[in-house]
Amino acid sequence: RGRTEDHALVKPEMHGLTQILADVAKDMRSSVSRDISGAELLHGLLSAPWLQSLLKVRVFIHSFKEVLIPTHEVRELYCLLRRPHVQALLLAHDTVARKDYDPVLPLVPEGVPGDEEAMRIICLVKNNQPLGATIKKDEMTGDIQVARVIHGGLADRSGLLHPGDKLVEVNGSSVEGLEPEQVIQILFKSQGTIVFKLIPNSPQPENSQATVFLRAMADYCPLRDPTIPCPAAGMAYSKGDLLEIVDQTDACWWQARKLPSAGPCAGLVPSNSWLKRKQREMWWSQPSQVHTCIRPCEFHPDFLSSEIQQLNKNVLICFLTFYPYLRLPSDPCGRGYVQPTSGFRRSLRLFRRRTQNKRRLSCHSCCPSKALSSPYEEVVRYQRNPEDPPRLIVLLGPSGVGVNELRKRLMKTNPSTFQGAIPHTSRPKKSSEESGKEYHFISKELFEYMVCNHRFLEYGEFKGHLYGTSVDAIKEVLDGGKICLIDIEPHSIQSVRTKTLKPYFVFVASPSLERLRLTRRSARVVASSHLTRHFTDEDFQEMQECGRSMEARYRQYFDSVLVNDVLQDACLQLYSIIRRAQDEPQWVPVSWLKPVQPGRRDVETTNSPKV
Ligand SMILES: Nc1ncnc2c1ncn2[C@@H]1O[C@H](COP(=O)(O)OP(=O)(O)OP(=O)(O)O)[C@@H](O)[C@H]1O
Repeated sequence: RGRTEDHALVKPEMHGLTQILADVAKDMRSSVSRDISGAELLHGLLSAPWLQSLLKVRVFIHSFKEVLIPTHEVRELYCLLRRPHVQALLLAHDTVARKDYDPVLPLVPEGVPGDEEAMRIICLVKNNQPLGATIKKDEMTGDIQVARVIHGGLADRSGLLHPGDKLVEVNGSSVEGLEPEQVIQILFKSQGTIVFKLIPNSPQPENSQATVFLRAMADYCPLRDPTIPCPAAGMAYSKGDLLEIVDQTDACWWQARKLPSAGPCAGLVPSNSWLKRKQREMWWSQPSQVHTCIRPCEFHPDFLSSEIQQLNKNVLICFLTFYPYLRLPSDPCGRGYVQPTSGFRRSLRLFRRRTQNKRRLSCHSCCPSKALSSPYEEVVRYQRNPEDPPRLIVLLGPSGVGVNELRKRLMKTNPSTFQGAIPHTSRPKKSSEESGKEYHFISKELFEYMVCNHRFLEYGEFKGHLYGTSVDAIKEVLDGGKICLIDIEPHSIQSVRTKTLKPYFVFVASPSLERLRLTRRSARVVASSHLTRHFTDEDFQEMQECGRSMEARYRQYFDSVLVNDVLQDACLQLYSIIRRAQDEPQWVPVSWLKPVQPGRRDVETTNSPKV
């Protein structure tokens, strides 16, 4: 359509011009025949096809100019875009897009010697945010240097300060001969804009190490650590916290962020090797005494903190709380026997409790060297493959909190999803019992043989008979595609934490004393083999005390904490926790996903017995 219209529009004028050109060319022909000088050249020119085409283009352009009269909207838009603030906005946009932030600096004055050290002048506006850099004094030269730039902090994000940069002046005053603390004081007193003059360090190597995720296996408080170079830059963490290690350039002090990350700024945490060294020193000097000689370190102004070089090798680290098994305080959790409920295996807690002290001395998880070995545990996100066996669900909690009740309820309401592991026992089978139903009935000799071959996660003795939960009984449930629900005593955590079972630990915590009184009004505890009674306030207090003690000691292993307040709600919450554990990515020890090294086998995966 457009083409037809175009033709219609341009035809009359084009015709006119073409005609004129044709007439001129015709006149020229007569001049050519009269042999007038140059006429032939001019004739050739006027008859050239390209001239014809040029003429057509010109006619087209002319006709369009007349047709496209700008509308009101077009004119308005044009005016808007020409306004100075819109122009400035577009300019700012282009500058940001090009990342063209460098200021336009005046030329270096003539006569400056070429070998003069390059200086950098940094102008910062003081506000409430910490700068995220520390300074120290070079022991050899006495220079004040930038010691550390905290990952994600203001200094790091600005890209203006780097470790090793030498500080020359602050607000026009030389820092030569000053101590770091004096420089901090100058900065502390300064208001508004602060100008630093620096001699930049040679370019730093990029931190090429990949980010590592660790689970803290101990508590750490920088303000109670006399060895930290800068307490103000330190980051406190508790057992079980997830840490993203963003910088490992320093062998002793890493930079880490706590997950889920609250902000971009990292903090200083002791490296694995540094902690281990300090642990060893502490262990060998005073194995079970928690040091109280901790001197809280000075808190420096956040703006720029001084690194205190006080790495006194004789100072013992005082911030790790160890619980060497050989010196444990008496366990507050010992309580009465609970009768088995028909159809379900009762918890093995009583047998565990009675034999706890005896086993503690021989248990492999009680070895001090093992307790010392891992201040951090490397973890990765793990998503269970739908074809893989389900993860083992392990419930823990103080006696009487309702671990067994929750376990039983889940199995009763979802028998096709959940199942317990059938325990082994050396006690004689009753006439009403069937082996492999309530228990696997085996001889004492076989039981002991299985113990020697690490076939039990937990075992104990009750009234002269042995009872235990075997790895194979759990694997049987998992391999059958059901979720195995077990409850254990916390000291067995280490033997359950294997790559084959990939356990998920749920700590069942008690609610407040008031809620316990309210919710357990009609609940009964077993006082002896034949007697049940109501809970007393003493029971509740004991339960809470035991729960606190368990949390303090084993929190680092808990994947979830469930408060058992209203039973029905707790059941639903436990169900959704378990579903998430099976279906959503979770943090697990990196060793669970590594292939087994040749020559090493997971204890529970080997079937060859020890002879
Ligand atoms: N949320 C709750 N509300 C009311 N009663 C509860 C609740 N949870 C558990 N109970 C009751 O408390 C009593 C103790 O529970 P349970 O036997 O499950 O404790 P437990 O943690 O397994 O302790 P133990 O290992 O000593 O047997 C039971 O009578 C149970 O029905």
